[in-house]
Amino acid sequence: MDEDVLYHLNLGTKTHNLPVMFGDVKFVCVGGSPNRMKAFAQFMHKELGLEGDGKDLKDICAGTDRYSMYKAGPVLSISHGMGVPSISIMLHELIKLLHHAKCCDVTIIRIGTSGGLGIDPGTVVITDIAVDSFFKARFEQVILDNIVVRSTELDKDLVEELLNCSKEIHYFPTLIGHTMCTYDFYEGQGRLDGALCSFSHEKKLEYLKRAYDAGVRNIEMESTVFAAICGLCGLKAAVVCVALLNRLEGDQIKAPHEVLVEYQQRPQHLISIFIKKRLGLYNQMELLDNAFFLNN
Ligand SMILES: O=P(O)(O)O[C@H]1O[C@H](CO)[C@@H](O)[C@H]1O
Ligand SMILES: O=c1cc[nH]c(=O)[nH]1
Repeated sequence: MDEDVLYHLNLGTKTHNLPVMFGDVKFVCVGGSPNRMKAFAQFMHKELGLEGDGKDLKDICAGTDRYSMYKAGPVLSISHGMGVPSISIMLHELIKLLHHAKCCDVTIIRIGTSGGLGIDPGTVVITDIAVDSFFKARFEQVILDNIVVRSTELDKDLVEELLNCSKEIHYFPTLIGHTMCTYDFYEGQGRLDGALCSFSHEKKLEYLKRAYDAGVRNIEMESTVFAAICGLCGLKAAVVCVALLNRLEGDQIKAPHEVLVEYQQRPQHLISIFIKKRLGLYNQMELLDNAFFLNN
């Protein structure tokens, strides 16, 4: 194309110098909420010791209210909204942006929240396989009038690298498990607290227990399409989500706001260690900091 308009990001090849703006990006972190992704960019700004006050980071997509995007050195932090269609649109435009900017060796990580399955609230799950509601490692996309099935395999080495990083953190548990991606938060995740309740409590628990037996440890709403698109485009991708509750114990998210805010920071803490290790910036001081967390 002579020109590529990245409509939902309010960026384009003729209106912006994408190689100058984004050419140094090595890590892309995505998550549902604009505020979370702003906070993550500010946190990374501080962690990477970048110049100036990270507090005044500007939303690069300010011209649109569809998505928010912030940059802290080689880290790009973008919100994707809720659900498969929303993240899918963002990923198409983000991946074209990375291409136009001539970025190379980019790792992309979804840092999200989820409903845990048989695990304590606050546990962080690193996804080994993203599965659909039938516990299958596939993403089905309707293209023209065909159902196209795509693989949802994630990078195995990245999963191990992230698990190793989690060993530096002692104030919350991290584990590897399958992540189930659904098209709905309520009935689609076997909840009985939505406006529609079309099944019994027994049926719900039977389904969730089958999911647990199939290896599912958390449930969210983007991982399969994220894994499929990133895999097909050759991007190394990972999904790291904190569990806000144990779905075997209930449907409502009742933890106080401050607790939920702290839970959301857990994947961010883990990914900051990963990024700093990759950049050769993780040192003995960090180990002392983590020991301080542990003892206080
Ligand atoms: O915390 P985020 O990244 O938004 O992800 C999870 O939270 C949303 C539902 O509350 C869904 O988008 C689900 O995938
Ligand atoms: O239960 C939950 C919690 C967060 N996000 C989800 O998709 N489900």
